[in-house]
Amino acid sequence: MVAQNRDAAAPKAILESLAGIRVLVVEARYYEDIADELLAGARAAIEAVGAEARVFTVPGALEIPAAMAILLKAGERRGEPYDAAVALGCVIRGETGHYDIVAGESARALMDLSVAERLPLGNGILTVETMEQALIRARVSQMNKGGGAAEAALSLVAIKRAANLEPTR
Ligand SMILES: Nc1c(NC[C@H](O)[C@H](O)[C@H](O)CO)[nH]c(=O)[nH]c1=O
Ligand SMILES: CC(=O)[C@@H](O)COP(=O)(O)O
Repeated sequence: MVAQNRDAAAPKAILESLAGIRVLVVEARYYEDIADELLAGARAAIEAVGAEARVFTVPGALEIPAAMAILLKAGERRGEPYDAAVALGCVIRGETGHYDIVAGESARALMDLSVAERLPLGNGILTVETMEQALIRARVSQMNKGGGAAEAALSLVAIKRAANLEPTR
């Protein structure tokens, strides 16, 4: 397996400056065991910098973008806007073309939401061929993709702050 550059995340000092930020986590629990690992990894990464995770669950990956948009707006209206968001899920190819819809449309919608709203977003939706591939990528003790998605979102918060687009708290 090709080595992956995990150093792309923001330096530890910057991540540690993110204490107290609010992170919206929307998880699809289509595969419970996978979801457990992804969420554990994401929670650990968020709490490691002293940030707060607020977790919401939807049936499948296709529901994540709409749920995220709804919850982001609700947070704004409550006067408790989210600083970042993380999507967690697992899409495993079956017998039909539905995989392409679920995998492609959820990713596309999340990218559109992130860019349009300048939303620091990490996409931890696995798109794989087999359960074995999913387990290796989900497990915190192995590839920890949930943690990676959360770290990506946190790194974007740091960039947004450095760009002075977000008042430092
Ligand atoms: N096959 C997978 C799905 N399919 C369900 C869709 O995400 C959606 O809930 C349904 O089409 C109703 O709108 N979802 C996953 O998260 N993972 C899959 O492998
Ligand atoms: C990703 C999916 O929607 C897929 O798991 C559904 O399986 P199938 O294509 O066999 O209906």
